[in-house]
Amino acid sequence: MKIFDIYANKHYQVMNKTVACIGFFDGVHVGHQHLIKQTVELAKQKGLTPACITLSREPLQVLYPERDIKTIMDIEQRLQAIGSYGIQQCYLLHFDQAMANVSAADFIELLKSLCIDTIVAGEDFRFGKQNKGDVLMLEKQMPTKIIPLVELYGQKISSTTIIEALEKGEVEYVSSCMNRYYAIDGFVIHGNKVGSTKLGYPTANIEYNPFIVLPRVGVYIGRVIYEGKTYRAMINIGHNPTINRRDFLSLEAHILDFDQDIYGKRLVVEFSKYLRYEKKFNSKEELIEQLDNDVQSVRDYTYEIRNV
Ligand SMILES: Cc1cc2nc3c(=O)[nH]c(=O)nc-3n(C[C@H](O)[C@H](O)[C@H](O)COP(=O)(O)O)c2cc1C
Ligand SMILES: Nc1ncnc2c1ncn2[C@@H]1O[C@H](COP(=O)(O)OP(=O)(O)OP(=O)(O)O)[C@@H](O)[C@H]1O
Repeated sequence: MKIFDIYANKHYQVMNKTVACIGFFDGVHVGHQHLIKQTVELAKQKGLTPACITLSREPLQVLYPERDIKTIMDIEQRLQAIGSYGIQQCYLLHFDQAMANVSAADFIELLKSLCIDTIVAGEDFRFGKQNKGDVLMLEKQMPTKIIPLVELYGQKISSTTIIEALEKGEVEYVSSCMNRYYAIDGFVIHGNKVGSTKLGYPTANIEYNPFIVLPRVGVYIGRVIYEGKTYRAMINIGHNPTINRRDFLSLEAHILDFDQDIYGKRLVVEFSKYLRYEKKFNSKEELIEQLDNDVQSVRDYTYEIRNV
């Protein structure tokens, strides 16, 4: 996917005509996927390039830096996912104070300068300073295809509901919303070596991006993807209260049937099912007994999403 950086108050003259969907697309959930498919389809019918217009940063992170606003994906994951559904060109609007101050009317002028044949937007899409613009305003000024919202269990699928579900540990609901397992990637860092030396369960400690949503503290059934291969895993997010309690939240995975040195390597951790809360055990032996049960739960689990 080709990426064009766009800044507020600059003039652009784009020649390549596109059909472009618009929005932030955090999580690239099933609603976004539907919108993207409609965009790709319409572009194909018209013989034009399928494109997307999105923001470089979550507006609330820029406008309220003191608030701890997290996202489902970082920008690389978001753009990679958008591209994977067939979008070939991306207008990446650099979101800063200047962009936040662009009025809805001026935002439409900016869109017009990008040589867009048709804009594709969900019916609740809003834009411009203080979110004052909506799709009714947009369609008066530009050809706009408005897409009805995709729902799950009678509720609109949205990035906000996905973040709330992750914070409650409802990773199965999140998988249904995304048609993928929720995934975090990061590099493997050194832990305290307790897992391998005292428990018989070595764990890969993952250094995660602090701006990404961590699911609720607890133990999960999941998978690890390493060098293109997928492995079953049991994952813990927590403070390790039984041995060497940590003040920060660690993310660690015991990968089943795996025996390689992966310090410093990058891997992806996927969350399939919340298993239990993290508990302070009275002894190392009790923790080991619990881990024996957890590993059995992973072996008994049927993964429903096959493709990564
Ligand atoms: C699947 C899994 C479940 C865990 N559950 C608990 C738990 O309930 N309570 C706890 O104190 N530690 C729990 N741990 C954390 C272990 O105590 C931790 O892996 C150990 O301290 C090793 O840390 P290290 O990698 O820094 O050596 C769990 C770890 C994993 C991988
Ligand atoms: N469930 C959905 N079905 C169809 N289109 C959607 C759905 N959710 C969002 N869209 C559309 O996809 C584009 C990108 O959505 P955007 O990321 O801005 O919103 P969102 O997923 O609803 O997130 P938030 O919860 O932060 O509002 C917008 O045009 C939006 O209207």
